[in-house]
Amino acid sequence: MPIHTGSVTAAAAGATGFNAFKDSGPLSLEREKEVVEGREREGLRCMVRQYLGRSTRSIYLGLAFLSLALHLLLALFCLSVLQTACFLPTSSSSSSSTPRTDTQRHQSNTSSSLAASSSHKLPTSPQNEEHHKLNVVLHHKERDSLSGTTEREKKLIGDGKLIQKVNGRSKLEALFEHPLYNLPHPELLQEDDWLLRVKTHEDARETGSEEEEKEDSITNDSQWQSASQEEGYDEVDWTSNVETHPPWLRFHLGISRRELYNRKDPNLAQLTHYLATQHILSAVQKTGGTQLKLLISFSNHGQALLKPMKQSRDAETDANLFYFSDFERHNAEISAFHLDRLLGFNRIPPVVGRLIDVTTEIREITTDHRLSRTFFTSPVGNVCFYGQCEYYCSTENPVCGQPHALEVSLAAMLPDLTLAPRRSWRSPWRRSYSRTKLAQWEKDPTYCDTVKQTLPYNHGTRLVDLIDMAILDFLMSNMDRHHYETFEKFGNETFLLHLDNGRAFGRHSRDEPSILAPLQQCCRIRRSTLFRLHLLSLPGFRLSDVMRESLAQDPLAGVAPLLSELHLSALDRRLATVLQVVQMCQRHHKDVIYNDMEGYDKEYDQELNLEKKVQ
Ligand SMILES: Nc1ncnc2c1ncn2[C@@H]1O[C@H](COP(=O)(O)OP(=O)(O)OP(=O)(O)O)[C@@H](O)[C@H]1O
Ligand SMILES: [Mn+2]
Repeated sequence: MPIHTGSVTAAAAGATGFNAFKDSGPLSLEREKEVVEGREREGLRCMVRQYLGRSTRSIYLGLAFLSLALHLLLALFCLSVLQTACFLPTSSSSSSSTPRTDTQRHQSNTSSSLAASSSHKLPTSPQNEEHHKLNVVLHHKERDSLSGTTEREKKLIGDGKLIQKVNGRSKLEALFEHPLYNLPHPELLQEDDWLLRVKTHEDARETGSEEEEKEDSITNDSQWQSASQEEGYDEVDWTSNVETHPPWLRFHLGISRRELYNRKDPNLAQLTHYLATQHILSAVQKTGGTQLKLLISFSNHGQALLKPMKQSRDAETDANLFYFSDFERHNAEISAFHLDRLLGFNRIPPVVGRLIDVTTEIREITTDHRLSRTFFTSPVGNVCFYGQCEYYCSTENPVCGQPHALEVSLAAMLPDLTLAPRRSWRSPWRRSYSRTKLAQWEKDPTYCDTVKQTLPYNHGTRLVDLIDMAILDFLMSNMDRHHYETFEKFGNETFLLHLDNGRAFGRHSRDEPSILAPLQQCCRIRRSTLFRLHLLSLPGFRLSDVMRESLAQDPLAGVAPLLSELHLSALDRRLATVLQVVQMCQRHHKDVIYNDMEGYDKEYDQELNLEKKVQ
């Protein structure tokens, strides 16, 4: 700042001085007029001196104002940065260092609900390169200074709107403190309840080299290997001690049969911070799927799936477009993660927004020639690229920086398929993906009866899991759920991964009732899901309010709200529709509620005051 003030001062003084002397102009040389002219000159000099005196004073005054303004700006800027509930919880979770017998992996009570996705927010600013650079620098500097963010600062969100607090708690805090979000669960004691584990020394001695090879592949991410050499990557010195693990590894080690992450795990905040700030080492196109996406690698071997911003946040999908022609939205990926978490599902990998520099963080570092070939500068000077993919990868559909800054979503990558294979399941309610054909479920009102008798939907929680997913998709209007995945290791007794949410939140003015078909046709719902939906419909926890608050924690919320108010209120409207459908079901069917709350204590009833509503 002093440098700027200094240079501004010099420039201002120079410009004023130049004008003053120019005003004094050359005088005539005629002798007779010399005296007069001499007097005039004298007068002029006096005027110049006076003028200079005055102008010097005004320069000083101006400078004082300028410096005052700059300080004010700086203060405002700092305040806007400090608004985020941004802190890095201490890395010491109560996790056991031998996660195999780990029943306390996630039992940290140090993190508040806000910690779960808190990250650094960018100040409200045009997306230009200077701001971006500034932000990147800030990301690193804030790290320590913001670790003790105060309550007051936590209240401030987005565009300076205050989050309402009741009894000192925000709605989001109150929601996550509610018993429904802290239900007792049976402990996960079995080894096969956890996706991965760290091998202890004893294991290493007992087992043969085959398993060692497998372990080694943690660092040798073969499926996503880029053409680049391993240059720039940190040496791996992780041990069985969790303290030595980078956040992405802790995320992988925390995946259980029940959920993808534990909302209370302090590592979640570290992971989102990591994704939002870590230096990008490589960027290559990720194959598979239909739209352009990049695989990002970080120096400590972490990876993320990048989806770029392709359209403005408020653009409503053209009503004449089929859902399968819709572009993906980076903000939909981010918002879906938040919504899933608010519903208590925890089935979407953490996603965070980030403002990246297309030139230095993609173009200049990529070793993917198919990608680098597609870079160009647009007529208005923005750096654009389009990559190679099945659809929309053409000059007519470019991804463009402004001129270099680009908003993207970064999703934490799941463990490599060689370590943790996944099964992809075709959704029974999959759409036909044809302009003319209807899917079976659209023609047959008794379709669910068949599904209910078919494996794996005839057993365990699979059907109600699918209905949970339909509710999530209806709320965010995602028609693109053709498949879902599960981790092979957990067999059929596990949660469903809700991957690929890029086509959600396309239209706020319309709801798509057909997305709710699984609920409508099967008339079955988890008790815990229904209770939470009721809770989210109450004014004290209103879904749109907690969603607004949750999204405000994302770094990109500083640029603009991730979802417009219209999208937020659509969530409330759709939530009411879901509850109406359940009510209809209860009127006409028995056995609507799947009781997944065996350990549910009746003493919650009064507090929730929901039992009457849902019975
Ligand atoms: N966070 C993640 N970690 C690991 N793999 C992922 C992750 N997200 C998605 N994938 C995998 O990458 C594949 C493609 O991703 P995604 O579905 O988001 O792309 P897409 O182009 O939108 O696909 P589609 O066109 O089929 O809708 C997914 O099917 C999934 O298997
Ligand atoms: Mn997709």
